[in-house]
Amino acid sequence: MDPRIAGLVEAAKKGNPQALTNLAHAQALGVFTPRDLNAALNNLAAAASVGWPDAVRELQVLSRTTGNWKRLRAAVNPDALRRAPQRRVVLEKPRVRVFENFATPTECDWLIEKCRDRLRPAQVYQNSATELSQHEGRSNSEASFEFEVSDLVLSLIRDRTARASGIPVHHFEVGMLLHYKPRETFGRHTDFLQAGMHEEIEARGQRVATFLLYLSDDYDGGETEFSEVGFKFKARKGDALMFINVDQDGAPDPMSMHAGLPTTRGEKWVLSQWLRGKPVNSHHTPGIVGAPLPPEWYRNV
Ligand SMILES: O=C(O)CCC(=O)C(=O)O
Ligand SMILES: [Fe+2]
Repeated sequence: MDPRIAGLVEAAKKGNPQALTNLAHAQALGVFTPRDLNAALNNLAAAASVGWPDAVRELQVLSRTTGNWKRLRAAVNPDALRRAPQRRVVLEKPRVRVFENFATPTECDWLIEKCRDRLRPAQVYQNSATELSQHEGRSNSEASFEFEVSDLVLSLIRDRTARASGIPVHHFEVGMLLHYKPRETFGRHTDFLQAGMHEEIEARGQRVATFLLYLSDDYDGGETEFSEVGFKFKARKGDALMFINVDQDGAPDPMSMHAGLPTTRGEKWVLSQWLRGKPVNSHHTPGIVGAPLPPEWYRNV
């Protein structure tokens, strides 16, 4: 066993509900332990059985119902939670796809609540994969879904995103919660990594696709705009948008240039997920190795 979770496992065995909940999150995400959703659900239910409020609420979101912990645990249907709605092709140049009702409003609210305390001014990669800096074109805030704020709900939404995109979860960067107050914006940009970052691209793959899950819709303006073609997308809460940052041969696609336009009223919240062409191991899953995406993915996505 990985020594970094040995203490957690000990405390969970003694029935400590906080430890059971944390262990459930580690098992759901595969952090320092192999992924095991069933074990995760049982540990979460064990924490809920002694009335641990966070575990009860998480189980309510997963089960999409109410009742006592036994009823909640029985109602969780991982297969259904992994299922993605039908993909709708809205544009071919650049390649943009929509998934309506990808997440429930309750899931959206849950994700915002989990991560909102961590918001800070948004940053971008400038010259290298590690050097972050603020960027004049960006005025919104962001927070990353590090392990401490990740849970079964996020884990299953990542599985659903994998189904929708055809990209395995271990190719996902850490998800970002984006927040726009009125007049805030994410200026025109591309998401693919620049040629100067070839070592990063070689090691962990290009950012081949971007998957945006819109967590709110009570705002005006704030569309996602594909500036090269003047296409604007305004989502309903729970809708997802996927766009492909590369062409059919995997080369950066300049047509994928886009922006989060300024909001004029209300608050815009988004879960932004960058998907790589190779495994990134963003959640430290032990022993994750994997193949790059096959050439068919680039042609058929
Ligand atoms: O918020 C938006 O509409 C755009 C977000 C975006 O461009 C990104 O997360 O890369
Ligand atoms: Fe972007």
